[in-house]
Amino acid sequence: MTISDTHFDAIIIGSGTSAYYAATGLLKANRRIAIIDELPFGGTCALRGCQPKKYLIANAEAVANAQHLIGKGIEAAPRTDWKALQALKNEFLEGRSEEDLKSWQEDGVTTFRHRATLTGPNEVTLDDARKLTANHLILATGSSPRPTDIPGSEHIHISDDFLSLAELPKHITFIGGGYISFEFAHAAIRAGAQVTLLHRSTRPLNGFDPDMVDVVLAASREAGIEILLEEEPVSVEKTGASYLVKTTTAHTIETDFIVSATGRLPNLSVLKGDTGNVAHGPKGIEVNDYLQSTTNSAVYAIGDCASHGLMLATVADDHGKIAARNILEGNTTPVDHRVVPSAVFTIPTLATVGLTEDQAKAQGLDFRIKHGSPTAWPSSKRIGETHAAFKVLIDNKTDLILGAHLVRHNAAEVINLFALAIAYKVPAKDIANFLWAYPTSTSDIKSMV
Ligand SMILES: Cc1cc2nc3c(=O)[nH]c(=O)nc-3n(C[C@H](O)[C@H](O)[C@H](O)COP(=O)(O)OP(=O)(O)OC[C@H]3O[C@@H](n4cnc5c(N)ncnc54)[C@H](O)[C@@H]3O)c2cc1C
Ligand SMILES: NC(=O)c1ccc[n+]([C@@H]2O[C@H](COP(=O)([O-])OP(=O)(O)OC[C@H]3O[C@@H](n4cnc5c(N)ncnc54)[C@H](O)[C@@H]3O)[C@@H](O)[C@H]2O)c1
Repeated sequence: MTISDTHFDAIIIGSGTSAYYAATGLLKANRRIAIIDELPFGGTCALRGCQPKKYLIANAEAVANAQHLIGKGIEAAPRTDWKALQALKNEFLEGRSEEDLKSWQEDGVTTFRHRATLTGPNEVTLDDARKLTANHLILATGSSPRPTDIPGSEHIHISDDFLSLAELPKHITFIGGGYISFEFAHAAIRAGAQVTLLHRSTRPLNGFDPDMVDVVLAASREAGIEILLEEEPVSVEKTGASYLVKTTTAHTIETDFIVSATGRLPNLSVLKGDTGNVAHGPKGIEVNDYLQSTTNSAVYAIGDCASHGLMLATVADDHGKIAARNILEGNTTPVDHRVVPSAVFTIPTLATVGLTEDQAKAQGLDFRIKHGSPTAWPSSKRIGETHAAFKVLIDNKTDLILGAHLVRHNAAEVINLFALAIAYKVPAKDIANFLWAYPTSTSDIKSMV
């Protein structure tokens, strides 16, 4: 290798969704870049997160939609063929990473399939000892599941393992009451497994509106998911082909597969040895509002590994775009994540954007709440939806939407309209008077404001 082979305008470590947007921005400005990943190219969202998960959720929704109409025009619900479902999902994944890699290479990116470590302010060392340098280093190293440290934790799996299960276990236990446990629990129960979910406090799905969470809990329990609150596992023991999970209240759960989803921690293996002068803490790489390291101006950190924003694919994408722009233009664009819609793909879906009721109260805002259950609306009745709710916060002075919280079919789609209304300041009266195509889930929002 010559010096010109080992020096770049920018090196991106990680090839996930944040890296994709950063690289795309830099390539448009003809920058010479390298992307390094120790795993197959593509990252979590495409290969081990959002996309493969949605295959399982789509199947669960098809089954649940039919189940909800049994006796109301449907005679028998379909059953999941887990193997065929996995085959469909794997068909999507097959060759995806190789295609990504090829496409980067065709765009002139130099790619390395290696673990990288920062060994100087502008220097990266690969695990085969090659050294690379760049004017800018973009750390896009994502996150990893929080490890479980209890006796028998070697029997506990992570989300990747659930997504690639060749056979569906008879009974599955999920540890943690967040996004992953709830989504997977809904997918598993509809596919025919028995499911227990353990959550350590009284209220799971932290950060979501408590009234909406109550509806999700009722719907989850009605679907057959056993939800144990104020329960944590203290040990796991193998017994024949199954496992015994003992909990804090001396409960014993006999189960066939255990998944821990107790949050994800920033993946900081790239900073091993701490020789790159990059400050970091438990929330990730410390960055300013421009996503630049607070201690090394050559370094930007984006996506799940940065201590700025939620661990969501959309946030990671935006980080990638912003970092590229700030590298090209010199810190012109701060992160602005006041409006980030998000959804938990349970059945029904839980979705949220903007302020919660508690946050609006804490800010002393003068607002009204439109709150209700749409289960008697035709749009719910015709699909047999018995668990649904909405809560919309509207500023009394400006008539603008402050926050919207939904549990309903299509809530993940509808929340995006509320997000657009918040971001572009569309008053509630304009939403109510708009000619939404009818009858649709979105035309229902007239009745929610
Ligand atoms: C099961 C699951 C479901 C999800 N569903 C959703 C969803 O529906 N919607 C949503 O918005 N978000 C979802 N998320 C979150 C979303 O996937 C992440 O926020 C997003 O993928 C983060 O992207 P990233 O670019 O920061 O990191 P990643 O995509 O994780 O990429 C990081 C890459 O860096 C590489 N790397 C790390 N360290 C090194 C090193 N030292 N050397 C070389 N390479 C290294 C890794 O191998 C990895 O490929 C989900 C996550 C999970 C786990
Ligand atoms: N639909 C989506 O957008 C989506 C889907 C899946 C994952 N994600 C992203 O991935 C992240 C990780 O998902 P997750 O479900 O693992 O995390 P989470 O943060 O959503 O939930 C973690 C849960 O584990 C509990 N917990 C934390 N530490 C614990 C401990 N030591 N013992 C027992 N319980 C503990 C928490 O109280 C919480 O209920 C999410 O925060 C989210 O950012 C997003």
